Amino acid sequence: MSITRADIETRLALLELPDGGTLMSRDMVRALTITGSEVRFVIEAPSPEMARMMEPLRAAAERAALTLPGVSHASVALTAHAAPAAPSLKVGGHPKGGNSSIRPEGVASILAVASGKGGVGKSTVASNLAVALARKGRRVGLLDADIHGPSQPRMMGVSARPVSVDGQSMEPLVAHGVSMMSIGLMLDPASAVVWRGPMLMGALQQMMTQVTWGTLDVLIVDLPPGTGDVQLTLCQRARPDGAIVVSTPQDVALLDARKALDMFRTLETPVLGLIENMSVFHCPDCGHEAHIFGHGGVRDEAERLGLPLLAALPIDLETRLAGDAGVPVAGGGGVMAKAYGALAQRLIGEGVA
Ligand SMILES: Nc1ncnc2c1ncn2[C@@H]1O[C@H](COP(=O)(O)OP(=O)(O)OP(=O)(O)O)[C@@H](O)[C@H]1O
Repeated sequence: MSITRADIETRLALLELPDGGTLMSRDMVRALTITGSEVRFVIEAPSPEMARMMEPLRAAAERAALTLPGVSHASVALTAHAAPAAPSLKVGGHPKGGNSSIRPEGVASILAVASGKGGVGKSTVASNLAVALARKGRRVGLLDADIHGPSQPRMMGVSARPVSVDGQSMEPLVAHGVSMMSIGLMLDPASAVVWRGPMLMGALQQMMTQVTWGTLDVLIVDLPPGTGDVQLTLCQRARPDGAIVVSTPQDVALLDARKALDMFRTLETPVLGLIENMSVFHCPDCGHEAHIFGHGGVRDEAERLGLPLLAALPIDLETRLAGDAGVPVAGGGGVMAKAYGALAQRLIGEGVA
């Protein structure tokens, strides 16, 4: 039985907002698509504060779509309009306060997602882990600290410029149940960031201390690749509760991952484990397994160091497409969503998320 837009809208017209009206009467439903038995749409809240309160409504909208005959999968994302024009904070000043803490007060746990080398999937893991944790009911923040190559705005499907209502603090944007902030939202995406170390550290400090993160169970920090000033500042001044190192099984990536692990050891940040990304490619036509970036290298390294291998994630077209589309694969219903769900559950079980 084919599903129609009208069927879905009828169900959504029954869902009431905390401050009156329904999702339909308040005109909040965007980008409704029906592909076979799969339904996807976005709820656009009028402000980040409203979006934070609307997570139960988002879940209810997903359930409402699923009750329609013929719907096998429903994915509903929550985004927010930024509040209307107020001056944005200037970013990129020098850090202040010597070595004082930059850990936001209401944040219970900070997890750093790191890699030695660029392009191994660190940002993909960070966004999907954040979404998977939010799906499990955790209050999650995602800070894109990859200042030279911020990719979270694209991966989380957010492009609004964050604003400051009081000229002192910035509101995070909310997408897929996650509060997020990225330097990429504050700078011209086409211009290169040509900053020396102190400005990078200043930008990190601002994103930690001048964003109204509120009360969070976990703040995931997507670090730049390598072992530079941003990593040093985060570890020394925010004292992360744990670091996760992402690598491909390829020798060059592993070599750099070892440097990242060594850095965390030196800075006394506990390493929770390693993630092998792009570990295998399953050919969709013939089922053949190809180890494009080598085989088992991260597993062996984890064993050698006595660290857990937290996940081995395959090369997966849906992961790449979903990342490019701004709708992380962890929000869906496929095998990768299950894999990220299991990773999230494990971290919750360990009391770090
Ligand atoms: N398991 C995967 N399967 C397929 N594509 C993937 C996978 N993981 C990541 N990718 C894709 O690889 C590219 C690089 O990923 P990503 O940006 O997450 O890497 P990164 O380590 O954060 O890189 P950088 O540090 O340079 O920002 C992206 O296009 C992403 O969609």
